[in-house]
Formats: sequence, C-alpha cells, structure tokens
Amino acid sequence: MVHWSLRRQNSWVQLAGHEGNFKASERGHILKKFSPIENACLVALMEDVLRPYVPTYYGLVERDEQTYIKMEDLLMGLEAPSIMDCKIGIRTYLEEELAKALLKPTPRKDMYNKMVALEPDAPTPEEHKQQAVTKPRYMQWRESVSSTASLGFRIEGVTVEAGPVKKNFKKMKSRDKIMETFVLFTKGRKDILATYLDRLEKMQTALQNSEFFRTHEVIGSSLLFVHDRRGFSNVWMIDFGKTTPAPPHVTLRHDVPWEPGTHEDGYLLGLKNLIAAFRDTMRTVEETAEETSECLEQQGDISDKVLRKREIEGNTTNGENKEL
Ligand SMILES: O=P(O)(O)O[C@H]1[C@H](O)[C@@H](OP(=O)(O)O)[C@H](OP(=O)(O)O)[C@@H](OP(=O)(O)O)[C@H]1O
Ligand SMILES: Nc1ncnc2c1ncn2[C@@H]1O[C@H](COP(=O)(O)OP(=O)(O)O)[C@@H](O)[C@H]1O
Repeated sequence: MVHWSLRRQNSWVQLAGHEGNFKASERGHILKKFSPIENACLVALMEDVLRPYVPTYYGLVERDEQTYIKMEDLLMGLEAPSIMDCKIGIRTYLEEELAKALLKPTPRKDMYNKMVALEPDAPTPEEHKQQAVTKPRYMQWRESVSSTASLGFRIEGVTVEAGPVKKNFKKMKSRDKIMETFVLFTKGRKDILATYLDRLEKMQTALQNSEFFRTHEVIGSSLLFVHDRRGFSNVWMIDFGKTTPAPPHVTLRHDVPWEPGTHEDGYLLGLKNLIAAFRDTMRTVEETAEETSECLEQQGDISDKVLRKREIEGNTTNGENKEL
C-alpha cells in the first residue's frame, strides 16, 4: 500500500506571492527563486525548534541559469486540497524601506493603480496628481484597509477543494467576516478546525522557545493552512523573504505594537488573534451542531447552517465571501 503522503495527487497551486517565483520539481519538492535572505532563514530554521513548522529545506539547485531554493511541497499527498494563506504580523514592509522612502521617495505608479482600483478616494490630492505612491504608503494603506493593522493577520488567498483561487480579501477587516471565511474554508468541519487549533497552539509554544524567532524580525511571512476531504490537515510557516536578523542591541518581543526603530513585527499578536478567531469559529460550529442535533462525527457540511445562524444573530453584514 502506498502511504497517502507519498503519492502526488495534486498539481501546483499558488495562492499569493510573486508570479513566476516558483517552478515544479520532482515529486514532493518545489523550487522557489533564490533569495539570500530566505535561504539564510531556511538554513537556520533547519536547526531550530521551529523546524517541524516550516517546509523542509533541500539546498540550492540551478535551472535555466537561475538558482532556486529546493523545499518540501506542502501539498504533497493531498487530494483536491483546500488551502488558505494568512499573512501574519502588524507590519508588512521593512524598516529600511521606510527609511529609503523618507530619504529618497520612489514613486510607484503600479501601487497607485492597485490603490485606486480598490478605493478611488484613498490617494491624497498630491498622490492623484503624481499618479504614484511610495511603497511604505501603499503597504500601510493595505494594512489599514485589511485586518493586518487591527488584528495582526490577514487572509491573502483561499481555495476550497481545488476550486478557483479567491484573492478578494484585500478589504476584509472585520473579525466576523474572517470567521465566516474560516467556516467556508473548512466547510464547518469540527475535526479540521480542531487540528488547526491544536497545531497553531503548539506552534505558539515553539515560537516562544525559538532562538531563531527571538533574534529575527519576521515580516510578510504567512501561515499556509492545508487540508483535504479525508481530514488530512496541517499549518505551516512559509515565506521568509523579508525575515531578517534583528540588530544585536534589539531584543524582540513580537507581542507589542511597532514603533519605528523597534523592529517589532507583532507576529505573536497576530497569532494570538488568529487562534482566538479559530477557537470562536469552532464554538459557533459546535453550538450550531448542538442546536440542530447534528452529529459532527458524520462530518457533514454544516457551513450553511453556521452562516445562517450567524445571519439570524445579526453578525453577517453582506455576503462578500460567501461564494468561496
Ligand atoms: O499584495 P499586493 O497588494 O499586490 O502588494 C504586494 C505585496 O505587499 C508584496 O508583499 P509579500 O511578498 O509579502 O506578499 C510586496 O512584495 P515584497 O515582498 O517585495 O515587499 C509587493 O511589493 P513589490 O514587490 O515591491 O511590488 C506588493 O506590491
Ligand atoms: N512549500 C510550499 N508548498 C506548497 N505551496 C507553497 C509552498 N510555498 C509557497 N507555496 C504557495 O505559494 C504561495 C506564495 O508563496 P510565498 O513564499 O509567499 O511567495 P512570495 O515570496 O512570492 O510571496 C503561497 O500562498 C502558497 O500557495
């Protein structure tokens, strides 16, 4: 018998990040364009207590004159996977990008265009005139219109059972809507929610004991949630392209708001809020199951009932993410 995790039953799915950054590799591995910063992180993480929470690192390979980082394919073995990418932390850009923008602002037309596409009135009159914004300005605005600034995490992308990839979460700010998305993502399955919660809590403990975490500013990193209909589920820390060692004189806490110069990332604030949102989602699912006398062990899809219950309770404002 072939173990489930040894069979490749899926094709590559990319929920977020830069186009063209990944390349397929042999079974169980993927290739990501080399970045010295991410490479140094993965090397260090292989020796850290966080190792079980990050994709295994297999070194560097050359393809078509480009260097790639070879790492574990986290979708390996999943059948029609459901995947969710949540970016963690209260700040999504580097302090040095802010310093650069203050010293020598680089106007970004592409970021201005992304901004007006979402909120035509967001740019200032001056920015409208220039048809450009700086990168920190765009990133801070993205943080404020999403849940990053308030909750320390945001949903970047979701796919349910290998369906279409949804990325329309840029303005998802409210905790209620995030919880609705968790219900839709897991189809209200208590077993999957429970596995995610357990893994997140263990990750939280590992982070508190991690030498890597104590000494690194973790910016723009995500948690990748993966599960399938059979109930195989896991959460992983990915994307260390903007994770850098903190200056030696700085002691990072990760659970306090950022002030310029502190290098704080708010990673633990975000994780705490994410865990709480998962716990409340689970409670709602349990209450709905009790009320409707449904047996959750049957693992039926109760997401419709949970959402209807939330609507009745007045928690739902509109159906923005119901199409998942
Ligand atoms: O998600 P949208 O709104 O499209 O904005 C993207 C993300 O914030 C990227 O961050 P991440 O990679 O953490 O998702 C960031 O890449 P960086 O990693 O380079 O900061 C991009 O900056 P540019 O690559 O400069 O365009 C920025 O345009
Ligand atoms: N090891 C992995 N296994 C499976 N999928 C991955 C892996 N790493 C990244 N991905 C997919 O690629 C997407 C972008 O990854 P990320 O590392 O954030 O890229 P970028 O550095 O371009 O932002 C993730 O949302 C996820 O869907």
